[in-house]
Amino acid sequence: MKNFEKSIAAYKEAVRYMPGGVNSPVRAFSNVEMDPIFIERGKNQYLYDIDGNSYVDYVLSWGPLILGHADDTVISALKETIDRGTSFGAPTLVETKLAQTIQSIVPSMEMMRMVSSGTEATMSAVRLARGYTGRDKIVKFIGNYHGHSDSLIVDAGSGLATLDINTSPGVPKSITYETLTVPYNDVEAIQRLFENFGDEIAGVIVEPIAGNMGLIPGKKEFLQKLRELTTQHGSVLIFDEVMSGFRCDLHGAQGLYGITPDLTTLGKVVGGGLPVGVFGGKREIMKNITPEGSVYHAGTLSGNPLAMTAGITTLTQLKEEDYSNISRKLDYLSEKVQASANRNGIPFTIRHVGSMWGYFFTDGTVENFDDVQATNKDNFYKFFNYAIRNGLYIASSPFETSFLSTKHTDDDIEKTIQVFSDAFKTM
Ligand SMILES: Cc1ncc(COP(=O)(O)O)c(C=O)c1O
Ligand SMILES: NCC(=O)CCC(=O)O
Repeated sequence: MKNFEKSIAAYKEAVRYMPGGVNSPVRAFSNVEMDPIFIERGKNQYLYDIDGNSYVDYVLSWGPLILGHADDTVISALKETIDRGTSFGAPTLVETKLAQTIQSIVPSMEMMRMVSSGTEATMSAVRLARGYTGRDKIVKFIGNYHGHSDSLIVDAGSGLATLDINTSPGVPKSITYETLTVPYNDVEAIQRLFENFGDEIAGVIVEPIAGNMGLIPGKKEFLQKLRELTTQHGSVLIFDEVMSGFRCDLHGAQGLYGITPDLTTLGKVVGGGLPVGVFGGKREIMKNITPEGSVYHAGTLSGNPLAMTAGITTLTQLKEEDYSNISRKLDYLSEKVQASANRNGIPFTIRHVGSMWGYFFTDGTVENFDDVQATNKDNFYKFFNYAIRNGLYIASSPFETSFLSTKHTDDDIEKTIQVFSDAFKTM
């Protein structure tokens, strides 16, 4: 059993200075009845804490580190870049290079803007959809999470779902009034919404593969319906691929499903572990951004050279990657873990898309937020406690997704299957 003494002391100190001792609530291990673990370093698929414990990491900084921690190529590119300075607030060649690299992988992004987080990317995409259409209403889906901007923390997943809140004090009602929410994967509900409000809807934002209420892939007919309705009503379709981008497939969910949105938002993997978000899409829409157009967007550190370098180096390596290797490992993991749950009589469902994976303690179907709410969360938290004490660093909430990196080995997978099996026996 692991000793967490130094992390416990570090957390006592941290809570004096930061609310909950953290800089993002999902790190606080709410609900899992232990203090968060303080990290000392990471290398490839492994994480090392300040007490000297090591973990096979399936959080990977909540998604970005598809090449694992401190990938040698990314680190050496960063070292070379940092000697020339860290930020200029003026154009650099690396910004165009990252844009070209992204476009070669996600061709629907005819033009784009770099920002510093996924939140900024989705916030700016929503403003652009409103500015472009001259309409105010935005549609989002219950349990999807698009960062913490005012318009989008309505019926949201991730930390809000973990903490059991559906929006936040401080967001004016007049703003959330313009955000319409409907159940995910519900073709009839979205059809009805468009019948009632169609011509007032500026845009629809969706996680095409939802990863913030556990992992729930969008159904193809649902995403096709969104494409059809937005086209019909002159609304902007925004695929929020902050999580799914370069993860479910090199070309994101839009590549996987063959459905092209008007705008796409990216984050996480696109920054290779440094702070990057991107929004982009049709030239006709993007040219409305300042200074070409009048929809305002800016950022002191947008397009930061270190962040661009990490992104370019990561994406360039991913272009050479065979994603089926990742899928094969998760196919095997899923098959073995599911079989073990069945043998132990534990209601359980495990799934993955590309390098995103997740599980629910239920044997029912899980297609939307209500379905997740009906799963057995006590078992989830019991499993988490067992896993972390036995060397797996894994998403700490049923409203999150776990990830795999290109560095995880067959041995890591075998160890992980064993931890699941042993944990099931204790339940
Ligand atoms: C789909 C999605 N959109 C947006 C965000 C917000 O990104 P960030 O945390 O970088 O602001 C996240 C994750 O946090 C996300 O998963
Ligand atoms: N799935 C949710 C996130 O990735 C968010 C991470 C954070 O807010 O720290």
